[in-house]
Amino acid sequence: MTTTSTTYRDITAEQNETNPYARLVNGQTIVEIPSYTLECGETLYNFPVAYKTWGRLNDDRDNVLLICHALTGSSDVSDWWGPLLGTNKTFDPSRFFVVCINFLGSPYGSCSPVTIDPATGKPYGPSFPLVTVKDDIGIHKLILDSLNIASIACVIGGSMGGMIAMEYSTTYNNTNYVKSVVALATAARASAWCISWNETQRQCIFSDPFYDEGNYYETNNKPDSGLSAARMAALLTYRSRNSFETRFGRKLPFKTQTEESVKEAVRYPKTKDEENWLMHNEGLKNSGAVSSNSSSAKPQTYFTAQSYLRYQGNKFVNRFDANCYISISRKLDTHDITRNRVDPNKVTEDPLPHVLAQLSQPHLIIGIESDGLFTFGEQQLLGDKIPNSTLKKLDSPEGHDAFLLEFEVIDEYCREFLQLSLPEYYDDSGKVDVFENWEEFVKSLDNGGNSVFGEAETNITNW
Ligand SMILES: CC(=O)SCCNC(=O)CCNC(=O)[C@H](O)C(C)(C)COP(=O)(O)OP(=O)(O)OC[C@H]1O[C@@H](n2cnc3c(N)ncnc32)[C@H](O)[C@@H]1OP(=O)(O)O
Ligand SMILES: N[C@@H](CCO)C(=O)O
Repeated sequence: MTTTSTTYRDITAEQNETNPYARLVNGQTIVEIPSYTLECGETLYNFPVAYKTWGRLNDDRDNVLLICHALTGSSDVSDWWGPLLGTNKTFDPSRFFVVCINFLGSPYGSCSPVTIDPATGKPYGPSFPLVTVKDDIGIHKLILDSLNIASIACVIGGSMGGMIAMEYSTTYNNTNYVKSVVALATAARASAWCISWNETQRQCIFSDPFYDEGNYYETNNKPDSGLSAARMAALLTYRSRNSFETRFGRKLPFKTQTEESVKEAVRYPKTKDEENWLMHNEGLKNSGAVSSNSSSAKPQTYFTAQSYLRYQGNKFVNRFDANCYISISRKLDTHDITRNRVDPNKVTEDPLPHVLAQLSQPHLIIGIESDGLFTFGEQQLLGDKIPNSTLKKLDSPEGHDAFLLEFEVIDEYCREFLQLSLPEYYDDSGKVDVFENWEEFVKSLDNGGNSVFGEAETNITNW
């Protein structure tokens, strides 16, 4: 095996020290990249990139499955696509070297608004430059080269991860670097609908007085209300009207749960006006106007659907940063695989079908019938125009997030595709030296057996 790859300084410990969100991710490696010039023209210096790997590289250094995470995901595939990871699953570490790299703008370890800018000693915050999916592709290459990877067997991603996968198809079209692509519930370019939802979510954050133009790191307040409202709006685009109807209907939240958890904050009305005020402002953060779920004769105005959204909003602010959310949503808006790829003098009509029709690799496109964000029609366009592609429909009622929920069907579709398009990784040709005792080996590791990374990885590649 050739071992001439660049190695980057491991800065996991120091980044975990300064970035509390990076600490949330189990067992990833964070390295320092000396410099990279972004699509916007700015250069990042001495910045972190986080990634996680499972399995080992084969002698040809090409048994790589590159997994691309979605908007609020991290490098830890086991955390959000866990059931697809394991022996005889799609992401089979006994056969493949599985890699997931945290993208720029995410708080979970790679360079983002929460990263300390070496030039100022403070987090980049709102001065973090615009990053794009094309930048992620460039950064990925540095990491993949440092891992001594010669080429990628398959790039797989859903939603924003699918956008990265589609950018891979285009960047490495007609090369041997990317052999196949799986894109789920995604788009070759951000639609007006997606951009508009992102705008709505950014405006939620902007309207929080604690946002303070993004300069909130040195205060004791974060724009939690705004970020929470943004997540609630986003969640509605990730699920479907019918899934909410089935799950919540007009059900009421548990009386005791509501009253006990907010007992301290509840204001009990003394006058009719105050009672009306309380009902009007119910749910307004920091006002004491919370649902008392009283036995009043007035009609109920607080439902389980609301408590679900509020719960999700609160949960989200504990694991995400508002400036990162803005940065990532702007990156999503810029996504367009046709950008700088079509000569407007030659292609005067919509360039997208033209670019898709040029793609050479086998593609599996998985669309979700009930997805209102990345519609099934958008997936059909990919399936129709990409010459060597298979389109599969996921009949889930869950909406867009079905790509994170319907593990069994996704696993089945992906495995079938990989076995058909990459048979040499499954037959006896010797391409892959199957790591028979993978599960046993992982269990024997000190880290609890979830994954293999850092020092343990050295053991595996030398196995
Ligand atoms: C460190 C990291 O990397 S974190 C990143 C991990 N996540 C990702 O990467 C992908 C993003 N994840 C997601 O988008 C989502 O988590 C999904 C789609 C995978 C699953 O969504 P979930 O929120 O887990 O599922 P679901 O919608 O069923 O909500 C369940 C939660 O809502 C709560 N809940 C359900 N109904 C109600 C209600 N009526 N009122 C209040 N709470 C409710 C449940 O108690 C449960 O709480 P819990 O999460 O504390 O266990
Ligand atoms: N639930 C997903 C949706 C975006 O694709 C996430 O939060 O990343």
